Amino acid sequence: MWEALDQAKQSPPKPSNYRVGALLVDGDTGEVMVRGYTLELEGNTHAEQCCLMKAAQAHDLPEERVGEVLPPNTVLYTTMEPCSMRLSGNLPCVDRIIRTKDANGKPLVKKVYLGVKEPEKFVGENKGRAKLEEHGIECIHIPGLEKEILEVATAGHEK
Ligand SMILES: Nc1nc(=O)c(N)c(NC[C@H](O)[C@H](O)[C@H](O)COP(=O)(O)O)[nH]1
Ligand SMILES: [Zn+2]
Repeated sequence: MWEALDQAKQSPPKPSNYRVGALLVDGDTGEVMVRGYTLELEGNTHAEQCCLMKAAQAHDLPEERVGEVLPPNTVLYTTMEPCSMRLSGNLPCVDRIIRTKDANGKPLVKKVYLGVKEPEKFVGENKGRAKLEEHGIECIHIPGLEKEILEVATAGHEK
């Protein structure tokens, strides 16, 4: 989770979102395959979205087909739980994760390790984890970095 936090620190502070870092990791080897952070790619992009887009772009594929080129036991580390609703109206990361299938037609991402739940500042309670679990994607909270993660995430917010 430290490495995901390092990614979040690269995100430009903004009052209307959180600075989040994410990694796509090979669940069998532990190798970090893709790193990403909020607003890394142009447009109003989220960290998890950037990971999926970067991996897809590296293989000239659209984001939703990235499961064709990543190992079936792919896991996601994200400092903040994936969004299930976005004020901008963009496709939430929970939906992006669920729609990305592996070669066997199952969701590519098998586990989501998250550092903190999303605070209820922008969209009320984030119900994304239940939706991920419904699709067989296990969500696991990794405790211990909550303070640092939230400090980084809200750095662009008015004090
Ligand atoms: N997990 C996660 N990764 C991110 O990279 C990010 N920025 C958020 N932030 C969640 C927050 O709810 C939304 O940022 C606001 O709802 C505004 O929505 P936009 O980001 O403008 O689409 N959450
Ligand atoms: Zn998101």
